[in-house]
Amino acid sequence: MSNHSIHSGVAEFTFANQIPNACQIIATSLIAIATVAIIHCVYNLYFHPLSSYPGPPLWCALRLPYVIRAVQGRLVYDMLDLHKRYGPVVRVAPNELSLAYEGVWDDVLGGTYDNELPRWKPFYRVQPNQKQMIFTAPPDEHSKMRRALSYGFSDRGIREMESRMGRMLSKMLCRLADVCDQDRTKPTANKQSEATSGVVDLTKWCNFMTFDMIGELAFGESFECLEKLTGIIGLLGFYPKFQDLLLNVFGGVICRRMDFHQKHSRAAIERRAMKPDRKDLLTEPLKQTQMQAEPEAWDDLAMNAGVLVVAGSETTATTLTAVLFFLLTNKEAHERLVTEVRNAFANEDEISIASVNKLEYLLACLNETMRILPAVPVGLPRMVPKGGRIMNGKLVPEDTIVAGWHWALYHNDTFFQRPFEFHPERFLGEEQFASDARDLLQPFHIGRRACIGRSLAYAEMRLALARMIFKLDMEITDESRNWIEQLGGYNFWYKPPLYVQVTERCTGA
Ligand code: HEM
Repeated sequence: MSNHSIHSGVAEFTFANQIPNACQIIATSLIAIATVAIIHCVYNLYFHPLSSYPGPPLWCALRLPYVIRAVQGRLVYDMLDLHKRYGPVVRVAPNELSLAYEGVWDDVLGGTYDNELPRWKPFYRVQPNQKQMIFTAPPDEHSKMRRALSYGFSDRGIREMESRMGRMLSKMLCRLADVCDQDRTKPTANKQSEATSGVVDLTKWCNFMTFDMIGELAFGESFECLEKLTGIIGLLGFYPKFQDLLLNVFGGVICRRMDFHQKHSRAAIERRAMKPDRKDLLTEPLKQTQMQAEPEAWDDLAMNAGVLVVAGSETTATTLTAVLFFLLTNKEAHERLVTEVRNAFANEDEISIASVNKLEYLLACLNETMRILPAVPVGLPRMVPKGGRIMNGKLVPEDTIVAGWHWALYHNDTFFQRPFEFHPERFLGEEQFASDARDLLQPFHIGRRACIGRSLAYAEMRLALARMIFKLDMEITDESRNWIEQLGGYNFWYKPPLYVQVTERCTGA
């Protein structure tokens, strides 16, 4: 070996020693990440402005446990356990508090536009560069949007849509009857001989019905299974950079669907504009849009029509499916409702928005259902503005996310007696439920941004339930008796099929 090669060999050897190999780079990076993570956790636990609030240490240190449980559909249930363990105000993530005390809704949802706690926008976002919609609109635009929509949702507006709602219900009940007809071979044990019976999935039927109904009243297009997916995207708002990345890189499918939805809504709205005499939820907003010259106003209208379709179909479908489940698994309540409805009407045509108002027990069943299974089970997040806000007697620092979690509040035995049981009587003044904190039950929220569809939802659900109870005999199948245990608590519920044997009654009408 020459001198030169020995020399260069030594030089190479020394140089190779100086360059860290891949393992060293990875190890150093991991140590750096771990160090930053530990510092971050120590900060969150001991120095963060929320460090004096109680909560499970891992959740206070990192957002991850919260996200994992939310993706699993279990966070809704965890909130109850956390409040039982840690009290009325719990730190459930480094920058988030869950609130559970009487007066929570005034603290979170009360106030005027000037001092409201704004909605925490990343939660409501499903598209990058999403257009303005009612849920995320700033105060001035929000009040304009509500004013435009308010006539359609008023008592008078709803009455003007009643015949159309009635037709949709008739269509659904006829289709259900058709299914029964196709299944004549399965007679039930205790029904009249002329009656026909069939097993149907009421989860699906209630979704069809409410979707068709709102499509008729506001015409949008289906988001189908997107509720679950968009819920997860909303959660990623806790990791804004990652949410952007995901929405931009992988959000194509969602965006294509949303664009498709938007284009069809837009086309449907233009068709709708050709019928100026039609009375529905869009009558007033259309008039206002036509007065504006900007073409974007039509896109905004299409966007909000789409919002109505999602907000107005999934919620009522959940409540209707759930009330049927609770009734069919509570014999006494079912019999009491059947008696009330069938004694009140001689034939189906008598069932109207005005006449269902007399059915007290039916209303109590719906309210009790919205307590046990609020259509929106999660806590809808608000952001504490500059200067902080006093909540439950203590100043909550600015930039904290706060929320009251519906399911957890309504299952807390501090507020409701026998909270896991279905007792419509609690809404009819029964003594044993006198101590219930009834004001806490706000499934539609309160305040300026509360649900605009509340009266419409009640009208639709009361009509649908009364007509189903009047026209159909129903019996739950054994495989669906544990339906409630299979639910997943996302922003809306993931609902498994509810198989029910349905028999059309022979009313002679
Ligand atoms: C059982 C039925 C329903 C329940 C439990 C329900 C619940 C809610 C809740 C909790 C909010 C507030 C959301 C938030 O603050 O982030 C809301 C808002 C809203 N809901 Fe409903 N909803 C129901 C039915 C409907 C129906 C039938 C429609 C329309 C057809 C509708 C349209 C809306 C709209 C447009 C908003 C936004 C209001 C605003 O920002 O001013 N909802 N709903």
